[in-house]
Amino acid sequence: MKGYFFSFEGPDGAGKTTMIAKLETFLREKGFAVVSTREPGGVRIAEAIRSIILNPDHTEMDGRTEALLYAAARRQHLLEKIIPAVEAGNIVLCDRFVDSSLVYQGFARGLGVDEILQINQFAIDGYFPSLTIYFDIDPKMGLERIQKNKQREINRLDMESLSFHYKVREGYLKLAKRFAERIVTIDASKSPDEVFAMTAAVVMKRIEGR
Ligand SMILES: Nc1ncnc2c1ncn2[C@@H]1O[C@H](COP(=O)(O)OP(=O)(O)OP(=O)(O)O)[C@@H](O)[C@H]1O
Ligand SMILES: Cc1cn([C@H]2C[C@H](O)[C@@H](COP(=O)(O)O)O2)c(=O)[nH]c1=O
Repeated sequence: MKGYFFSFEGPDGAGKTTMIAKLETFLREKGFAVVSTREPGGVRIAEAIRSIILNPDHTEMDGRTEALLYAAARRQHLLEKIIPAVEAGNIVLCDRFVDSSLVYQGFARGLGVDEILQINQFAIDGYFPSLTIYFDIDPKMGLERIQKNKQREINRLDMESLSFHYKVREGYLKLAKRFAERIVTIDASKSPDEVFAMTAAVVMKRIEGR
C-alpha cells in the first residue's frame, strides 16, 4: 500500500523541526514506517545546493538564481528520496517543500507566486503533498526562539530584515486560504505540548480518514 507525503511549513523558528521529530516518534510507536526529511536538502546533491543557497557570505545571490536553486534541489530530493519512500509505503514528513518557495521567493521577495509556481511545476510535475501543516507564528517570536537556540547556525535567510519575515507570514496566510483543501493552519505560539497535540490530531485524522 502506498504511503503518505506530508509537508510542514512556517516562518523561521515556528517549530517545524521540533514537531516533526515528535511526530516521527509518535507515528513509529503506532507501528507506521516513517521517513523524515528536509528542504533545501534531504539528499547529497540537494544538500550541496543548500550549502550554496544558505551560505551567509553569498550576499550577491540574485533572487531568481535563489529560486532556481531551490527548485533544482527540490527536483533531486523528490525523485531520489520522497517518491520512492511514499511508493514503499512510508509516511514522509518533509520540513518545508514547494510552499516555502512560493512564500519566500514568490511573495516576500516579490518574484510572483504564480511565476515561482510555474518554475516549481517544472521541478515537481504536480507532485504536491496530500497534507501541509502551516505553523503560524509572529515572526518576531520565531526569530527570538532561534536566537535562544545557540546550536542553530544562522543562515543567509535569517539575516533578512524583520519586515521580510513579516511578509513571509503574510504570504503563508494567503497561501493557506488559496490552498485550503491541502493546508491546515496551527497556532505555533502555544506550548510545545499544545502544538504537538494539535499536529498529531490533524495527521491522524488524515491517515484514518484515507
Ligand atoms: N511551541 C514552542 N514553544 C517554545 N519554543 C519552541 C516551540 N517549538 C519549538 N521551540 C523552540 O524554538 C526553536 C526553533 O524550533 P525549530 O528549530 O523546531 O523551528 P523551525 O520552524 O524548524 O525553524 P527554522 O525554520 O528556522 O529551521 C528551538 O529552540 C525549539 O526548541
Ligand atoms: C525550502 C525553502 C526554504 N527557504 C528558506 C527558509 C529558511 O529561511 C531557509 C531554510 O532554513 P531552515 O532553517 O532549514 O528552515 O531557506 C526558501 O526561501 N525557499 C525554499 O524553497
